[in-house]
Amino acid sequence: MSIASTDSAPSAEPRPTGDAGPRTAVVIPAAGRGVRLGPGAPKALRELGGTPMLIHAVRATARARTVGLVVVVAPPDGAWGVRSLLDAHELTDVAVVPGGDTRQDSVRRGLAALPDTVETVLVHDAARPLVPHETVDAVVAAVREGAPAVVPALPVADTVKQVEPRTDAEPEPVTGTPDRARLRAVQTPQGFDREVLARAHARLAPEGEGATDDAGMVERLGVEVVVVRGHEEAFKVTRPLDLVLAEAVLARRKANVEY
Ligand SMILES: Nc1ccn([C@@H]2O[C@H](COP(=O)(O)OP(=O)(O)OP(=O)(O)O)[C@@H](O)[C@H]2O)c(=O)n1
Ligand SMILES: C[C@](O)(CO)[C@H](O)COP(=O)(O)O
Repeated sequence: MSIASTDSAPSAEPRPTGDAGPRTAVVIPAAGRGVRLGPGAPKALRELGGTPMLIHAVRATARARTVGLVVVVAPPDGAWGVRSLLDAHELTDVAVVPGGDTRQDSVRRGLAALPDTVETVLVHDAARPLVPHETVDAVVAAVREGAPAVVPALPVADTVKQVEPRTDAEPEPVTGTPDRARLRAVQTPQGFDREVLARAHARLAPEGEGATDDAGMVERLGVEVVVVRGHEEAFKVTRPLDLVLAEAVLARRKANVEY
């Protein structure tokens, strides 16, 4: 795959593609509006350090030595624009398909576009533009070692309360305090044996509505999901403050500043 430029050093090993076709593919759902980020272009096209978030996300995953194919799921009415954007950033090998109304629908459309050679599928949010390639490779390695479904995640820093949700401004009654030591905040890329993920999306198309991640759909099949350590820089840009943090992380990377 062609990668125009990098924010960190690419892995040294050669990319494992050949005449047989790619074994590992990344589906990047990028069709969301980004309502929580506020008015503006679709979130994946908003800029970070002068470059659209989607381009960061594609480069971050394509840079991982294990990845042979990237498929971007574009806003339904914006596939041509995304194609042009990728070409302009010399990412001509990246495939583009139009997305759907929900994240789940968008991922399903990306899966349908994969060639038969693909055995391992990663699903990575365009909204997590700064994931380090080491995290991507760690997820792929865990799948190739035999785990059917792998999620990167971090321990939860805050104490979490379960509540009786209220839609008005009234205080919400607390119904419990889960043991924090058993909680993990889940990130992407999530990695899967292709057959398992395809089965989850095929079987759970109607009743899977409401699933906020792909691993959650696989759990509903009764298939085991395991967690590997995620990375602080793989956070999701969801609200305006996340964009401020992402700009700061990018600036530190460019200046080679450690935390
Ligand atoms: N119909 C949708 C909805 C979401 N996504 C993608 O799923 C990822 C995670 O979603 P999120 O960050 O919640 O994005 P949005 O749905 O855009 O955010 P919001 O809920 O604030 O509108 C994003 O890369 C987003 O583009 C998608 O491909 N198709
Ligand atoms: C897939 C995900 O990024 C894992 O944390 C998350 O569940 C997406 O949820 P959101 O509702 O789109 O924020």
